[in-house]
Formats: sequence, C-alpha cells, structure tokens
Amino acid sequence: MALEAWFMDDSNEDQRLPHHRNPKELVSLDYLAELGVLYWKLNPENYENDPELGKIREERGYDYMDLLDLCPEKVSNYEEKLKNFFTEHIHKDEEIRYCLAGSGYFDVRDKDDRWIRIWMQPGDLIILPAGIYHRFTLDTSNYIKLMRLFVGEPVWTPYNRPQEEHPGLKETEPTAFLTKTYNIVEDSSTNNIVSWSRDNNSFIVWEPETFALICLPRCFKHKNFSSFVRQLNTYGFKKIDTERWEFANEYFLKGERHLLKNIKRRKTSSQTQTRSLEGGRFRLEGEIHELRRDRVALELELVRLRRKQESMKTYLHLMEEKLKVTEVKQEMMMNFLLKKIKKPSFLQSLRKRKLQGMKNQEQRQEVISSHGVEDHDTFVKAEPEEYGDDIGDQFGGVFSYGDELHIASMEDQGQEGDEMEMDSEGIWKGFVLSEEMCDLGEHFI
Ligand SMILES: CSCCC(=O)C(=O)O
Ligand SMILES: [Fe+2]
Ligand code: NI
Repeated sequence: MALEAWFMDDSNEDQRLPHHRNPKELVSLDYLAELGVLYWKLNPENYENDPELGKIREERGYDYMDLLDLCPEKVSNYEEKLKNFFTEHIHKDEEIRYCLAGSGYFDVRDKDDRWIRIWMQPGDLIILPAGIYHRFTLDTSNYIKLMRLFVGEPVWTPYNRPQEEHPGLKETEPTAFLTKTYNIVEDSSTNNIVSWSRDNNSFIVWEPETFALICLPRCFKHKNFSSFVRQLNTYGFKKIDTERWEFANEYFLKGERHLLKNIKRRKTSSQTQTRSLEGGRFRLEGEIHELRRDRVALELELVRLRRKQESMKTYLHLMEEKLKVTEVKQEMMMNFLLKKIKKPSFLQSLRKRKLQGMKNQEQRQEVISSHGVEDHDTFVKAEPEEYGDDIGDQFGGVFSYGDELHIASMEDQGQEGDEMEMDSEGIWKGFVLSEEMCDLGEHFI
C-alpha cells in the first residue's frame, strides 16, 4: 500500500490518534514532493541487504546509519525524547527515516502552515528536506523501529519553532483581520465586488456598498465600510487611487500570504507603553528565532549554489575538452583539403563528377518529360551553376556539395594510392555538416 498522508484537524485530542479532518482530506505524494518530501516503499524484511536501499544511500551519500527502537526499555529518557520529537522544529539537514517495524506519524507543515500527517508503516522511507517544520509522534500501536540515515557525522540538532501561544511572540503571526481580508480578496467568486489589482500588489473594492453588505458580515460581524477602511489604515495600508477604493501595503501581495506576518498594526501611545514593557523581551526572542530561521535558509541556499557552481565547472571543463578536439579536427581537415586542392588529379576527378552530374540532370529532365514523375533516388544530385572553372569557384561549389567533394576525394585516393593516412570518412562527415567551416575554408584559401 502506498504512503498515507492527510491534512490534520485542529483538535487537541490525544496526539496518537489519526486526527483526520471530517471529511477526510488526503494528501498526494505529488503534493508532498512539492514540499520537498520524498518517499520510497521498500522491503523492510530485507533492509540489511536491500539493493534498492543501497542505491538510495549511494546516490544521496547517506553513509551514516543507525537504528532507533522506540520503546521504554531500549531508549533512555523515553518520555522526554518523545516530548522533544513532538515539539515542532527544523534541522539544517535532511531528515531521513525508514520504518522497519511498528508505525508512527511524521507531521510536516505545508507552505500555508497547515499540518500534514504522514503515516509511517513498515517499508516506508521518507526524506524531509532541510528547513521544513515537522514533528513526530507514535500512534496508538505505541511502537516504531526506525532506521536513521545521514550524510557524514549525524547532526540531529532541532531548532524549535517559536512558541506561537506565547503572548509576546504572537505578533509574528498575521492577525485575524489581515488573514480575513486576504481571504476576501482571494475569493474569486466575488471578483466583481473586490479583487486584486492587475499588478497583484494592491486590491480594489469595486462596489463598496455590496462589499459592506455581503463580504464584510461574512468575516467581521459588521457592515461598516468606513470601519473597515479605518482598520486598513491602522495596518499601514494606503489608498493609492483618488478615483476608486484601491488599497496597498508592501506585504499584502497576491500569492504571498506568508508576508502578512510582516504587517504591523500601528499602536496608540498608551498601548505602546505597556506593550513595550511586557512584550519587548518576547518580541526580541521572536525576532531572534526568525533570524535564526532565515540564517538556516540562507545557509541552505549557499550549499545549493555551491553544488550548482561545482556542476557548472565540470560542464565547462567538458566543453573546453570538446572544443580542443574540434580545433584539432578542423586543422586536420584544412591540411587535408589543402593537400587535395594542390593535386591536379583531385580537380580532374571533381570536374568528372560535375560532368556526370550534368549528364544525370539532363537524363532526369528527359525522364520527367517522358513520365511526368520525379524520382528522388535515381539521380545523383548536382547543380552545375555552382561550379566554376577557377579554383575559388570550385571551392564555392565544393563547400556546398560536401558529398561530391567527398566522392571526388575518394576517387582521387583510389587512383593514386593516396598518402593520407587520416580517417577521411569521419573528417568529411564533420566537414560537410558545418557551414561555418565552409566559410572558414573560403577565407583560408
Ligand atoms: C523518531 S525520529 C523523528 C523525530 C525527529 O524529528 C528527529 O529526530 O529530529
Ligand atoms: Fe526532526
Ligand atoms: Ni524528402
């Protein structure tokens, strides 16, 4: 059976219960992959000698491995460990877990900060990308045996998420007003009343009366447009058009819901005083957490860019090698050609082919006029007007008709037992393929 994953409900019941939404909202592997969560189904009975597991380890460089048997007898500080596992956190590195026996839940946050519960059962191997918020809990079976993999010396350091329920840190999440306003603007079914602007960096209330009557009560329990506008004002929104109700805030952008948390409410002076005393320290703590998270993300980006740079270097090196080979080949062709051109027998052979070509053409004309059909394959292609009498002209023709030249040179070799030891076949093939080479040849002469 494939991996099972679903969006969680919001209830505070026992963490070991499945916490399905009602109705169930399953999450596909594709959706997980978009979050960077990768999945394999392996045979857990064969984990010691599994070639498929070997391949994953090899390809991804997981040279470290250990087994974690999560039961009270085998783990010191069992309860405390479980508690820590269930504390939402991120790591600087991937977290790779392979379930060998028992079962349990990995919860990961999606981009809209919703919890997705991933049910790990025997044979399930998942990779959580670095920097994804997650947690782990046993399920009601109360037992799991996990393989843990890592690149090099393992570092399991968790960076716990700032505690949202803490009053001082709450301000790092957008307020209900902002989320609700965002939802109203996002709702495309009311686009004729309120919608994003064309540039997606502001929103327009097209029909203030209808907006107040229909949209506001859905979210705010009132129908007062001016009160809504006042609220926008306290959050630093600007009315950016004198003709219509268009509002903008640098952090209120279509498709960038996560930026909402940066919109701060302007406070009255009395609020500022009390808040700054009690909340100041916690706000700072929150900012430190945020900065730490940003730093982790930046470090990850750096690692990614370094890897990219490495692969570009290798590619460049390969291209340089290829270029060198091509240059050598070109030089060989030029030498070959020059030698040929200097030989009367070669030119004779070319002329012969030219005459033959003209003869064929004439014959073809005859066939066409007598049968009314053109047969592609019977005749050797030739366009006599391209050939001239002097060498320069010959060359023009020669370069356009690599095959002709090729045949002529072969005939020439046949006649004289040519001293060329190079692989003329290969060279000519390369030669006739490249038009720039032809130009080059002309200049060269
Ligand atoms: C039991 S392994 C999963 C817990 C976890 O997230 C971790 O080890 O970092
Ligand atoms: Fe973890
Ligand atoms: Ni054709």
